Amino acid sequence: MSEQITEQDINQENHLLIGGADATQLAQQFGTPLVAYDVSKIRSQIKAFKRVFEEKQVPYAVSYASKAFSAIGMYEVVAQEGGHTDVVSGGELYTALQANFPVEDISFNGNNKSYDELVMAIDAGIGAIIVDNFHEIDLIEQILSTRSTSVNVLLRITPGISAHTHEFISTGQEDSKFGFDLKSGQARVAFERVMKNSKINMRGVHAHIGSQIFDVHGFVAAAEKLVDIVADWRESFGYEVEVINVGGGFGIRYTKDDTPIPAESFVAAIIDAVKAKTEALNMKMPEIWIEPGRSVVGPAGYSLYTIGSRKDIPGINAYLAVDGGMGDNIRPALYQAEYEALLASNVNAKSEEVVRIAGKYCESGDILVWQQALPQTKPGDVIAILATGAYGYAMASNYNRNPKPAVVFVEDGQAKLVIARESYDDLVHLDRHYV
Ligand SMILES: Cc1ncc(COP(=O)(O)O)c(C=O)c1O
Ligand SMILES: N[C@@H](CCCC[NH3+])C(=O)O
Repeated sequence: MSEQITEQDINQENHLLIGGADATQLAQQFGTPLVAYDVSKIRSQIKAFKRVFEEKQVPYAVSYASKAFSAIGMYEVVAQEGGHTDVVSGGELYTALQANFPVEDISFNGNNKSYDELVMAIDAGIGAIIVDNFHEIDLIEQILSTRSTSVNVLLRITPGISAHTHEFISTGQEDSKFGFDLKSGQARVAFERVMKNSKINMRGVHAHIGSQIFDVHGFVAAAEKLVDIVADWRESFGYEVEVINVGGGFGIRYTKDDTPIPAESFVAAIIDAVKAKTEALNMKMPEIWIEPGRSVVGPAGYSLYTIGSRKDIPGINAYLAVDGGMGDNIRPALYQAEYEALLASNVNAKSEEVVRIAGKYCESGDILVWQQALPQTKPGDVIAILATGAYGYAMASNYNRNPKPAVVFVEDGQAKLVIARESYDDLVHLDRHYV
């Protein structure tokens, strides 16, 4: 049995429970592929982050990075828990606003925000824009010049720290497309420009060093670097920083080979580092903002699939094909990401064979799990892949014109649809006849 599963996750019939509901019944009721979230896990992770700040008596924002999973229902849960949220597109912002998410608790990241996206954010009264580059400053100034409003900003800095993670999801090293470069002095130039504009309220600095990081040192180094930068600006310009935002990136467990520390422990180390450094420099303790995405929704999400065909290549491999794949979870194909799967109807059964769990897409690389020990299965059985809640549905596509799955939130045994399954009609909805 997967170490991610405890006795509480299994019912008397030996079926997997998700949020207290029988996974096989969820599959029956809502169909597969299905993404099911145990909402209590989402809530308790946000609470755990908040608790660290409160125990250490540091002003904070736990700003859920909604790129990991954006949906109206998700923003509602985050708001209920007193979290803030970060968006990276007009679409995410629109969804958050549709959820009535408090706009002053929304921040906006991204390396190429369009004029229209910035107008939307500014006119909605966004909490903060995390400014990435000089072009963006031009656009913000242009927009504000025709308005009487002002806007809060943080400057995103590339701290020159390369976190130990997959190359495509590491963002803090010098050669990154994100943020103002430190070494060449870009960050300081950006700061001076922003300070000159009375409608731009320079609240602080931001860095995000990457994702799925297990080592706390990169975060501590980045946090200390941010304090050094603002200490320098205080020295030169008398600037007092209000916010230090250290981004997200706290690693989670996907398989037994992953042994992360609890996500909130990263935060404790970051707070201690900022406290020590600001005290040493005789600075006021700023607010600390974090932007966790994966750690909030990853472990809470399960992908349920129905097994269909099987291909045995004697002496080489057995492929079990399921009714989803890279269209609802591109991470294995994109990052060689690994997951664990289990048979939802017999969680504790003894493993009898090692199989590859293949998707249904027309790509040889569409393999969801490369090696999984499972009991004997048959067509119609339901497989659950664990910890798929982050960047799974969020990165879903309609490749091969497969409809996107449904998403349900489950809590206290009750399941509620938060994103309906796409229909074939939805798929052709935007098509126009040519002939
Ligand atoms: C700016 C920013 N903040 C937060 C996150 C969330 O990261 P994670 O999901 O790894 O916590 C990301 C994505 O890596 C990001 O780019
Ligand atoms: N999509 C990536 C993480 C991207 C992080 C975005 N800043 C993943 O699945 O791991």
